[in-house]
Amino acid sequence: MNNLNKDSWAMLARFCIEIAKITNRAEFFTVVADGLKILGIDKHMLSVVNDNNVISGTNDLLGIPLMAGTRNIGILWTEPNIVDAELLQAVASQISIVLAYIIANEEIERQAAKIQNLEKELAEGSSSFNKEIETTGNHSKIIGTSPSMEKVRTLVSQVSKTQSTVLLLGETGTGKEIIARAIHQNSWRKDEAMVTVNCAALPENLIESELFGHEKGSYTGAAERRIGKWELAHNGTLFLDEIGDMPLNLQVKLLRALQEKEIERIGGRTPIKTDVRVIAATNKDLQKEVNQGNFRSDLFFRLNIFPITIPSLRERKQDIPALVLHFLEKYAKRSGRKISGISNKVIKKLSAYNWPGNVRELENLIERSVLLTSQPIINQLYLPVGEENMASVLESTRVKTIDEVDREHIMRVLKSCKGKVAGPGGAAEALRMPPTTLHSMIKRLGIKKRFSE
Ligand SMILES: Nc1ncnc2c1ncn2[C@@H]1O[C@H](COP(=O)(O)OP(=O)(O)OP(=O)(O)O)[C@@H](O)[C@H]1O
Repeated sequence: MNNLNKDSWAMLARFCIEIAKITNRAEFFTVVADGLKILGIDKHMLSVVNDNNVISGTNDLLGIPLMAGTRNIGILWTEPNIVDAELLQAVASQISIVLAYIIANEEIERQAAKIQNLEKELAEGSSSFNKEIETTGNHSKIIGTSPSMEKVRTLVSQVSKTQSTVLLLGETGTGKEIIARAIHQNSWRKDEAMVTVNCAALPENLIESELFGHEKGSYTGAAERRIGKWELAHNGTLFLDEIGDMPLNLQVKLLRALQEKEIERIGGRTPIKTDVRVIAATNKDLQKEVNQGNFRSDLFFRLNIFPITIPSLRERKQDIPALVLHFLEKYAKRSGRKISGISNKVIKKLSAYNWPGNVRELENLIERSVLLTSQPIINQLYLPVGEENMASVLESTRVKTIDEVDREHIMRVLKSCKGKVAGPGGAAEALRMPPTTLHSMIKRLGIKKRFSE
C-alpha cells in the first residue's frame, strides 16, 4: 500500500494498534512502517492468494486478502501460527472496512483538489476546461493548411496514440498549448485531465510544491497538505509549459519522476506511483540552454524523444486569411456582433507584417477590431495604443505628412508626461519649446483634450 499518504498510514496504524489491544495479540504486529508498528499490508502480491484465501509469501509470512466487496484492495501479512484462522479473518475484514474507507477518502481528496484547480483556472480565465470544450476531440480548431502546419498535424496524429513524452518547440504564441491539447484529446487519456504547469510563472521555492505537492508542516507556511499537479494529472496528461525556465535543482527531480514514474511530495516519506504522460513546451533553444549550463543534458535527451517544432506565423503567411476568419467568427459570436468579413486591403496589410507575437498577436488584433468596428465588414485595423512598431510596419506603404509625424510625436511625449504641457516635467520642457507654442500646435493638430492639462 505504498501509495497511501502519511496521514492515511497513521490512521491505519492507529486502527491496527486498537485491534492489537482488543485481540490481545501485540506480537501480531511484526512489520514496521512509517516508524509505527503496524500490520504488513501489501497490494502487489495478490496473485499468489490460494483457494483458501491464505497464502505463504516470502519469509514464511501469511497473507490474507483485504476485500472491498469483490475487489482486492490489499493484503494483510502476518507470521503463520500466531493467531488462529478465524481470528485472522475477523481482523482482516475489519481492516478491509477501514482501508476501503481510507482509499475512498483519498480519492475524494484528489477529486476535490482537481475541482479546486479547475475553479482556480476558470477564475483566472485560463481554464483548460474552457479550452477543452473548444477543441473537443479533433484537430479541427487548429487552423492552417500550409505545408508546415500539415507536417505538424501529421506528427500530432503519429504521437497522440503513443505514451511518448513530447517536446513542443516554437516562438511565443505559435500555438504550442493548442497542439498539446490536441495530442491529449487524441490520446486514450482524453477523458482524464490535462493539467498545466507554467514553469516560468512561479518563484523557485513554490514551483516544486506546485508540481509535486507537499505534506502538512513540511516547511514554514505549509499549513495544509497539498496535492501537486503531477498527482492531479494521474492517468491524464501533464503539460509543462516554459520548461526551459525550470530551475536546475527541480530539473533533477523532474528527470527522476519521468524515469521512475513515481514522485514524492515535499516532506513525504513514501513515493507515490503515477501514470502521467508529459508534454513539455518551450520557446527557448534548449540545446543552447544545455550548452550554457542552464539546462541538464540528461533531461533534454529524456524530453527530446519526439520533438515537434511549430512554425512562426511569418513562415506560413498563407494561413493568415483562414486564421483571421476563424477569429472573426469566434469574437463576433462571443460579442454578439454581426460581422460578415474583412476587406482585402486589410488582409494584405496583415500579410505584410512579420508578427513577432505570432497567432496570439493576430488573435488579439482581430478581437479588438471586432469590438471597435461599427461596420459589418472590417476595413480598418484597430491597433492598441503603444503598438507603434506594428503601426509603422502596416503604414509603411504610405509616406506620412509632416503634420502626422508631429502629431504622433507630440501625443507620445504628452502621454509620457501624463498630459502635462507646461512647467517642470511637462511636454513643452521635454520638447524644448515654449508652452504657448505647444498649446497652439495641440490645437492646430487636433490632439484630444485628455492629453492636455
Ligand atoms: N493554429 C491555430 N489555430 C487556431 N488558433 C490558434 C492556432 N495557433 C495558436 N492559436 C491561438 O493563439 C493563442 C496562442 O496560442 P498558444 O497559447 O497555444 O501559444 P503558445 O505557443 O503556447 O504561446 P506561449 O509560448 O507564449 O505560451 C491561443 O488563443 C490559441 O488558441
